[in-house]
Amino acid sequence: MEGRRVKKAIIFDLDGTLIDSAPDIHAAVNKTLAETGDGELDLATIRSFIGNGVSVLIERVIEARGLDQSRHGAMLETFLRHYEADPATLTTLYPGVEDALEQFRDEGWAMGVCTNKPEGPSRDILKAFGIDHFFGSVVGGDTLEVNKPDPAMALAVKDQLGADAAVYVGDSEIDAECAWKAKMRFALFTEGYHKAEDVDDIPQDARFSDFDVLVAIVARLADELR
Ligand SMILES: O=C(O)COP(=O)(O)O
Ligand SMILES: [Mg+2]
Repeated sequence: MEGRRVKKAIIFDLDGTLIDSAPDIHAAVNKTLAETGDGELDLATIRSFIGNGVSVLIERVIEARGLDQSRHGAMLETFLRHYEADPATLTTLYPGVEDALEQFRDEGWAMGVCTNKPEGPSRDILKAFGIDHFFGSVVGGDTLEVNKPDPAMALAVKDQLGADAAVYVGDSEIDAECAWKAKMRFALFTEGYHKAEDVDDIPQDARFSDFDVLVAIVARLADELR
């Protein structure tokens, strides 16, 4: 008797994986700092603060500007007001993302997004780039009680997609840990916002710097899925 076909999914991180969003996050941070005359931070600094969600981002901004953490709540609110008003103007899709998503869809993959960015702006950005229709699930930093690297986020995406197994594609140490804890194969996109000097230091099953090769990588990792 033929066994039931295993439904497989691909789970994508968002910031630094599908989109280069640091320029809009940077702009919203500097608009926030400007409102209270607290200076500004450069793009590379802000890029290095991305990955653990907006609350940690603002903590790091406050620390970098030598401000008081008691201002965190107000600054987070101001940041979100600016970011939600303008989340996609300076943001770009990484080259080859749309073609890869089309190919995965044509191959019948279920796809979802697992991001520490809040769900609202995440969905707005996917829509702004016309790629929202590819994803059967979007879990953001404020969707559950927990954030990545807690595996609950990736497992929620997998469940919402009705998948039995998944390959996780992300850009950072946080994604690597989340995928490992969720028992998913992990493909590392090396052009995003990781912290390690050497990408060999990030646990991974495969890595890529160009979305053109992701299709072949996912096919190989999927063969290992049960
Ligand atoms: O918003 C963040 O800090 C990170 O977002 P990501 O999980 O999509 O990389
Ligand atoms: Mg990321």
